[in-house]
Amino acid sequence: MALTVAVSQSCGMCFGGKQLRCAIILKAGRGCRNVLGTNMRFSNLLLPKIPKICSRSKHKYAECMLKLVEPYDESSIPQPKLLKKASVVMGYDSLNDLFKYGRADKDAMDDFDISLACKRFPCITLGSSPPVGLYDETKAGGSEMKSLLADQSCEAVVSNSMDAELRVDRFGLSEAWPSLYPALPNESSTSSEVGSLPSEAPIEPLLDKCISCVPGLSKRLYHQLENCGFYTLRKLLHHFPRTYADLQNAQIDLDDGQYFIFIGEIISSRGMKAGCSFSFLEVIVGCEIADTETTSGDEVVNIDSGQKKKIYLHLKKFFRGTRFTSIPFLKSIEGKHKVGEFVCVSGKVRAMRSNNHYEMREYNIDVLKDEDDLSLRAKGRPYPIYPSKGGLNASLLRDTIARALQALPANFDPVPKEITQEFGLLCLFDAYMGIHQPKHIDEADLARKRLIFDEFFYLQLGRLYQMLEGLGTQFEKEGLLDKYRKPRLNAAYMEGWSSLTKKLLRALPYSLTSSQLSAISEIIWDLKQPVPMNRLLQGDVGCGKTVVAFLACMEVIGSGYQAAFMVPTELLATQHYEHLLKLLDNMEEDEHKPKIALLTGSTPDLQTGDITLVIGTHSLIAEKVEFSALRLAIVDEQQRFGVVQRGRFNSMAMVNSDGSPKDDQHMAPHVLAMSATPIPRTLALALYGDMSLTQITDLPPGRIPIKTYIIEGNEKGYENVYKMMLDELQSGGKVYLVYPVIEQSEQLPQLRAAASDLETISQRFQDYSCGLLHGKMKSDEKDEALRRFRSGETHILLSTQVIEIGVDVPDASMMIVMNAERFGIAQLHQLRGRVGRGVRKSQCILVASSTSSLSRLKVLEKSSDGFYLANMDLLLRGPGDLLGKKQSGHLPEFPVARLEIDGNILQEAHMAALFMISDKNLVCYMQNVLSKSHDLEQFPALKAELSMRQPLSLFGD
Ligand SMILES: Nc1ncnc2c1ncn2[C@@H]1O[C@H](COP(=O)(O)OP(=O)(O)OP(=O)(O)O)[C@@H](O)[C@H]1O
Repeated sequence: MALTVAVSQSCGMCFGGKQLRCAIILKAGRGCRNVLGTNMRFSNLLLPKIPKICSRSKHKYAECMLKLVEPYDESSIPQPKLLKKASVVMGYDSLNDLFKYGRADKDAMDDFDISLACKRFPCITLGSSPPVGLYDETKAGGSEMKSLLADQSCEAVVSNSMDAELRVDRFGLSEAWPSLYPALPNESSTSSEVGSLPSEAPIEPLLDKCISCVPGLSKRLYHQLENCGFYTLRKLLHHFPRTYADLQNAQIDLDDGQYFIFIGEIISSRGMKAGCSFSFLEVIVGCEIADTETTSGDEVVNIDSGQKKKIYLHLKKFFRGTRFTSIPFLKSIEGKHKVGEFVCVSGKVRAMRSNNHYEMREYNIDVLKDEDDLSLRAKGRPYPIYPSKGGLNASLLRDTIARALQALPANFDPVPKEITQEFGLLCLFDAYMGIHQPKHIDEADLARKRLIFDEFFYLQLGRLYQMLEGLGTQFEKEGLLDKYRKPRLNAAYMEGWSSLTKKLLRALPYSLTSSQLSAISEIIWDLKQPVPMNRLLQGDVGCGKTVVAFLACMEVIGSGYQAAFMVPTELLATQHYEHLLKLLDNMEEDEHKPKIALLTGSTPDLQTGDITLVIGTHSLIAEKVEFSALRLAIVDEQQRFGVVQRGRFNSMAMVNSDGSPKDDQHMAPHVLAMSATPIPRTLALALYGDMSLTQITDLPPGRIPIKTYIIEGNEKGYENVYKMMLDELQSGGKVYLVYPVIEQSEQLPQLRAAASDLETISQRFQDYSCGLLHGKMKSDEKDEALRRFRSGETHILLSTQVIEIGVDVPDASMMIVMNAERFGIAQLHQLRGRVGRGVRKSQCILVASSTSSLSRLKVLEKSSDGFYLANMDLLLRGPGDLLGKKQSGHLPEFPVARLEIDGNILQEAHMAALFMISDKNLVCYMQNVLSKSHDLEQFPALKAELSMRQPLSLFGD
């Protein structure tokens, strides 16, 4: 919203200006005489006058203000609200600032320094454009103040200005991301009549208009709303009903405090003064309802045939403030309701003292026009119940929102019609009407769907947009969009693979499963594109993602580039390193084998290009690590790294160490993120909407399902567990014992601890050797512990959850998790995935400390499908919780949507977002319009809406 700051170029003092000046001088003088004497009444009286005066006259408001404070020293400047506001309008932080710098500024410049205002309001641009006028001189009459200033108060000007400042570039993104940010509207686009909106959606997001455009808003209410954070139409319209009262048709008993709906006739309407600053409106509506006293309780009451009785509803609205007690005001409010009109009234009833009289203070009243209307309305219309906010009660909010709805033009919708039609969505106007004033509960439901769609749609669109913005050239952008245009590749396509990739494939001791094969095909196809890949490889525990990633590395190495493999723990880095070394050993021909390195304490020299693959932890993205030709970065366990860390790879290799850009050969590396946690697709989309998704959906053949037992950890339970453990060891198996903590603590004595249990377990299983593995051990100790377990030197490994991710000991066949209730479902599934990775039949025993926690764990007994379990976890715990505290920071907040249940809408929104940026054959129209327009130029309203909605969540952390 462009702000038009009040700086007129002419300096005529007219009646209004003089009046104002005198008043301020008087006020300021008083302030000098009596520092404490801030005459609020006077100030309050004066405050609203300013804009009116300003609108009538063309005086140099700002300059005058400066002159006014000149006679006072800094210490003696009175601080009434008015002067403070005035100084803010002038671009100073406070009155003291105005006083201090204002004079200096004035000395330097003859006129009021508009640049100060510009500093304050960055949306004002100076240059060759004509000076920005606070008063719109182009308007009819030439003296009417433009847009916001025409609002009722000076405070509105200030708050709007601040608001505009905040909104225009809240996040300083317009520079970083110019094409997403629409050019600021020019003066003509901002002018709108107060209290009404243009019928066509302007470029400026309509929803971000100041609430001053809501018709009939009193000044007091305006301030109240602002204080509660309702600065814009959007804020107001997005204050959604908490629920809808199931409006019972009032043909039954009227119980106090219940919500009812009635049809009746207005009998009287009176505005009454009840004190010097207190008045109220009372509308009495007479209705006929079934007389339950004359009908038996079990009978279905039919009002048309049965006994009726007349009841009287007293609808009351209260007004506080002297101006609400004036006769004209009272006449005007009572005139709004005409005696004899048929109305539909809904709201909460309370019995009054006299029989058959009920009071309603929270109500909706609609005039019924004809018979049809009458019968329609009588059918239980849902009654929205709003949450109150910051002292504003629900009925006041309902009322204000209803008025805000009037300010919306009926054709208003930034999302193109083709999209809404394609996905069967209401238009935005109908959605707001439907959510706030549904005629039927289905309408509210449809409205909810549309609003959820928008939440997801803008998120997805923003993320895709960000991805496009990250690409430098048009060529790269086209390349990326091409990916969406081209049909999926045939999984069997292999001719194009490098010979190194094929050699590793042959060296594998097994053949790839079909989904591993299609995953690697998809990835390799991406790797050959001139655009950096940004792909998420997702698959259940042990499905064989690592080998897919190794093959992808071979592909870039085979083409003469380097690859980096980033994993969350050193333990895993070592494991991958050793695993790959072994596979390379198996590879035919010795020459041209890639040289791989493990990035531990010391950094290997990657500049020479000698080392072609480096495996390490997040130290890989440390500043000092320099690659000569990094082409692919694998980020294993994507969730463990933040978006920023992943993004580090995106920005790598674009520039040399001296900051100069590298040549075209050195585009940003492809990024392949892997997630072993089978995040439900919904979550994956919400989190990684900017990434292409590849899923491995099958497990390597020959895997025997892991048998899971849930056992209560009492004495008998443990005896059983130890017995099962002994059986397993005797039959040649290896056992993981997983503990929630390393050492026993006094605070949580009920928790079994790995280190503390080592002795007990060693005692109990004397014929078998035990090992210990936990996060506090040194790196080489951890590697050694795991090596001994893998080689079979130890049979029992007591460990904490360090083994949760990626640890691969194929012949480990039993896992026992102590205090299993301390772990989440998804986490337990991950842990369980450490067994059953080979051909041996495996078991997992979850020992729960209490009976109450048994039922939650039962779900693991029933299913071993990671995606199902992740969905269950999502439902049980909610998305933020599922991802852990740190990760949930990446999750955007959705006011209406619930990721757990609205996944299908998210998928649609994702599709729709793709349509918007790349031409899809689904919608011909889109093909024509959008193929050339992935910067959404054709959709200014959509683009503007996107810029207002999404900046924060786009950047994840
Ligand atoms: N196609 C296959 N056939 C048989 N075994 C396979 C196949 N692919 C992978 N494996 C083996 O399955 C085990 C698990 O594979 P890998 O470690 O790659 O899985 P992952 O998906 O990365 O597991 P995690 O999610 O636990 O990190 C490994 O021992 C690997 O050698």
